[in-house]
Amino acid sequence: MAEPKKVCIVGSGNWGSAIAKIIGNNALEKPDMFAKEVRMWVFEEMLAVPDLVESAKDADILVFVIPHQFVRGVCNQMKGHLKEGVVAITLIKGFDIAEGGGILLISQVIRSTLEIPCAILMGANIANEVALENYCEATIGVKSAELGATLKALFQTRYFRIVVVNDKETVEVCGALKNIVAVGAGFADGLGYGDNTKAAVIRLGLMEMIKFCEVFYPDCQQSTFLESCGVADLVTTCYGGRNRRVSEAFVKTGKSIEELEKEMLNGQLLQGPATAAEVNIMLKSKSMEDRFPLFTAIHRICKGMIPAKDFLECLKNHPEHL
Ligand SMILES: NC(=O)C1=CN([C@@H]2O[C@H](COP(=O)(O)OP(=O)(O)OC[C@H]3O[C@@H](n4cnc5c(N)ncnc54)[C@H](O)[C@@H]3O)[C@@H](O)[C@H]2O)C=CC1
Ligand SMILES: O=C(CO)COP(=O)(O)O
Repeated sequence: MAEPKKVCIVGSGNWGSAIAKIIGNNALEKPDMFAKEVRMWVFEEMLAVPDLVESAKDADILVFVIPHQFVRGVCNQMKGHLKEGVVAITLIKGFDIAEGGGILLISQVIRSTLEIPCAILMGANIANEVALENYCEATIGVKSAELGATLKALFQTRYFRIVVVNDKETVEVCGALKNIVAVGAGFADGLGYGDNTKAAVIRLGLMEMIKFCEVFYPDCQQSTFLESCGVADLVTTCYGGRNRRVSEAFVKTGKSIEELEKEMLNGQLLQGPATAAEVNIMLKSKSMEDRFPLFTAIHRICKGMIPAKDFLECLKNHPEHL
């Protein structure tokens, strides 16, 4: 029989801590499949295992759950120090910028830097609610059915239900783009427009997410948008997420996103404004800003290039209505 797999969680923030509880319990309950000691790499604290290479070197499964801006640096530190046959799964919502201005998926950065397979887990999973064990769902995107089954066993519980799909790019792109739409939902709330307007932001945002996948990932499957990683994550983030909350305050207070992130999030980090900027670099380089007016307006408002009240004009003039 195969040895139980050793798991290392790379990250210890809001989501990393909540998912560690699930992984830790599953490792204890499934000793044939997983080693009962689960390591966790903690960035700055003196708790747990502070040395990245030390925590990851024996792992068979690496669970990446850090803010997206740190992935490249973390992978570069791990390179050349991992066990043969190790696999990864990313829970990170965001993109990386390729040389020349294109978008790279975080799973691509992990795969290409570490030369290991990398699956994706995304879903409607506000960490604090998962930590309370409130029922929710998530989607694992992976091509290999065998790896999919192992990862499902690692993550699924009675209250955290998993669907495995093979359309991994769409799973990951949904997780990144919904954070931009959530910023727009926060603007609509800050401007005091009410639930109908917010529903329109969510709908137009979903249309742009689908178009983005059709243009840049032509193999995407429409059914993936109906999984937890798609419409469900979009809805929960536009109502209960940090991106929405800080963006509402941005409109109401006139303070910068960076100031509010420090004031309101106690060391946690927003992904939406940075993702909007990364997507904009690509759209601009391809002269495609006009085809994604919601994403473009959200980026410009975050950067102070246009006032937040112009968001309504963007909605009214959206090409969906022409
Ligand atoms: N919080 C949530 O509800 C959910 C978050 N996610 C995604 O999970 C990822 C991680 O998010 P959270 O756990 O919420 O993080 P967080 O917002 O709590 O991030 C702060 C963490 O970043 C770490 N950090 C700071 N500087 C660093 C560096 N230079 N290198 C490495 N780490 C550094 C800190 O140690 C801290 O723990 C993000 O992509 C997020 O979109 C996904 C689902 C739910
Ligand atoms: O991704 C999330 C829920 O699935 C969390 O969203 P926020 O980062 O906006 O809190």
